[in-house]
Amino acid sequence: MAVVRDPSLLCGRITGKNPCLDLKNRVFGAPVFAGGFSCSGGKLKGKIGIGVRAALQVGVEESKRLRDLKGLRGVLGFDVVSEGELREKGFLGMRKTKLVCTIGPACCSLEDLEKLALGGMNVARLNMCHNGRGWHRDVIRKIKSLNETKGFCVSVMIDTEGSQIHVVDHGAPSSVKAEDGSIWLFTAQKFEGSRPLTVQANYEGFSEGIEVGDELVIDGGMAGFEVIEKNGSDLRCKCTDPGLLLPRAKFSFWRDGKLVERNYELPTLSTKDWADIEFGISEGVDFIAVSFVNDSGSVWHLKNYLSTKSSKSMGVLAKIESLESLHKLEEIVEASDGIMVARGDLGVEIPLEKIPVMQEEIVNVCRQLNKPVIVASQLLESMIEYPTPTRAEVADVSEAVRQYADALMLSGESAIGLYGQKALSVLRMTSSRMETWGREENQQCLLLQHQLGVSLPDRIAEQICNCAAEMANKLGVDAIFVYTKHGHMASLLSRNRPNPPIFALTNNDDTRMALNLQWGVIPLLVDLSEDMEANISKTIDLIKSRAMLKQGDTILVVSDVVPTRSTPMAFQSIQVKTIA
Ligand SMILES: Nc1ncnc2c1ncn2[C@@H]1O[C@H](COP(=O)(O)OP(=O)(O)O)[C@@H](O)[C@H]1O
Ligand SMILES: C=C(OP(=O)(O)O)C(=O)O
Ligand SMILES: [K+]
Ligand SMILES: [Mg+2]
Repeated sequence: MAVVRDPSLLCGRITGKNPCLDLKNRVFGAPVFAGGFSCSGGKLKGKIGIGVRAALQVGVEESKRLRDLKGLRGVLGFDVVSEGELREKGFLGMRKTKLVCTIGPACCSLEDLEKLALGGMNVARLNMCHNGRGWHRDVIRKIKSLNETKGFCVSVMIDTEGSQIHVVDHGAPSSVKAEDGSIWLFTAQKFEGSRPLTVQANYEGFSEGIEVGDELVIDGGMAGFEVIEKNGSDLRCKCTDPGLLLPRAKFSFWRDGKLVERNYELPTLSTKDWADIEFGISEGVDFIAVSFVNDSGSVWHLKNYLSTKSSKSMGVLAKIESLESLHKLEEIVEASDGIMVARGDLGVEIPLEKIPVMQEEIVNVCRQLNKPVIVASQLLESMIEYPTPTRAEVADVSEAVRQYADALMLSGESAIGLYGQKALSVLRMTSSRMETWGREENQQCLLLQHQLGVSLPDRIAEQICNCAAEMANKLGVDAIFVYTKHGHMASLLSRNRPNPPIFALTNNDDTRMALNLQWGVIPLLVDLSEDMEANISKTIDLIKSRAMLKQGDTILVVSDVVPTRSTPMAFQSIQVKTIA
């Protein structure tokens, strides 16, 4: 959203038959003028508008890069998948929940990536824990080339490895069984080859603060041990809960039913993570997901770093996967551009039965603070091996959609699974079904919306979007169009989870790629002139010319005009247009 520098100059304008005269005083305490009904060129049957004008300083217009992109992507940067979905299912049938796929050896060929893109992948995630940078570079370039040549709009996310204590060797190439009563040595000492009943940890401080009698839990419950002896940093443990040790298994220690919280001096961003971030900058990725964020400091640090190092704006996503991050949830959400509910590692640090409630809380906090949220890990885990999900998995996916998460993520299902494309189609179909149910039951009415904005301009933008979403639902419009430079207005609309799809028209490619993670938003890249009315007519004409808008369709248009020399006023408006 545009930054209003002088809110005292705010005034309102109402055009057409607008019932909202009580905007006066209540919204911004400034005079409201009723203007005339206007109808442009006979193309639009009816138009109702509410406008808020604010005096602003002239902003800098960007556009050369856009012109270059325009040549490549056509006049209207409408991605082929959304376009196909609109043609097939109509506006209301367009999917709202976004889909993230982890790319791994099972889906890294150009053909596989294209199939995932066609299947609705909005964001490709690269987990920097695995494989080398050369491999990741190759995948990123393939995705970018598919976007350019085939008209997809898939954003790229890298996910840092982070500093986590895990197994580096457990005596076998894959999984190894821990039998009831067996005695194991857990050590940080490096040794060559594998030793039976010995587990090597990656960090010498792994047993700091641990006492005899503590419980050692593997991967949140894969196996459990009791510490029976401590010798230096080595722990001798007896298996009390037989199970499996997997490669890179994670440890947690418990005492009296509570996690033993320890303050390791491990940085959230390690030297390797910084090198991976440099790599991400040089490859122009759209998002960086930071593993094991514990407070907002590391997020601010990275954001500041990126703002000085990269001209491209990249979203910083914080992964909520530690007990500590739950204690500082709000400050982390406020600092970040989005959140991932990383249920895999979260389940190592909190009892599994607490995860559903925590997930719901994180999703709610994110919507309140207007940050996109991804629900991740084990959504369709059984599909790594089987061609159909369990009923419980479908119920879990449905629950995340019912909670109005912005996005769902596949991990091993796509990275190493046998049925990655099918898993993606299960996510797609399950989310569409749940979204339809939500609309039929008017579920979005139950969403509480706390006031977010503090400054007057922010409150105006928020109210415009809240009202626009309510109008769109009550009037049953076919689509919402929002003109947005940095995506703020689009996200404020998305926050209300309205029934119609939100077409976010932007002339900024970074904004377009960032909006890929937001619920219900279909980002379009367009050339925007300074004349907003001309922009609106042009966009409508373009969409009409591709037979995607037809006579009688009604759209609600929200615009947020950045001031320029010729139009030195910011202008935020809601208009309802019926296509003639
Ligand atoms: N780039 C990759 N190369 C090889 N294997 C990968 C890659 N990305 C993911 N995987 C595999 O997919 C599994 C699930 O992915 P993910 O959840 O991202 O990782 P992890 O299980 O390590 O947290 C990983 O355990 C790993 O086996
Ligand atoms: C998504 C997660 O992180 P990663 O796969 O990188 O461990 C998780 O822990 O759930
Ligand atoms: K990771
Ligand atoms: Mg994790």
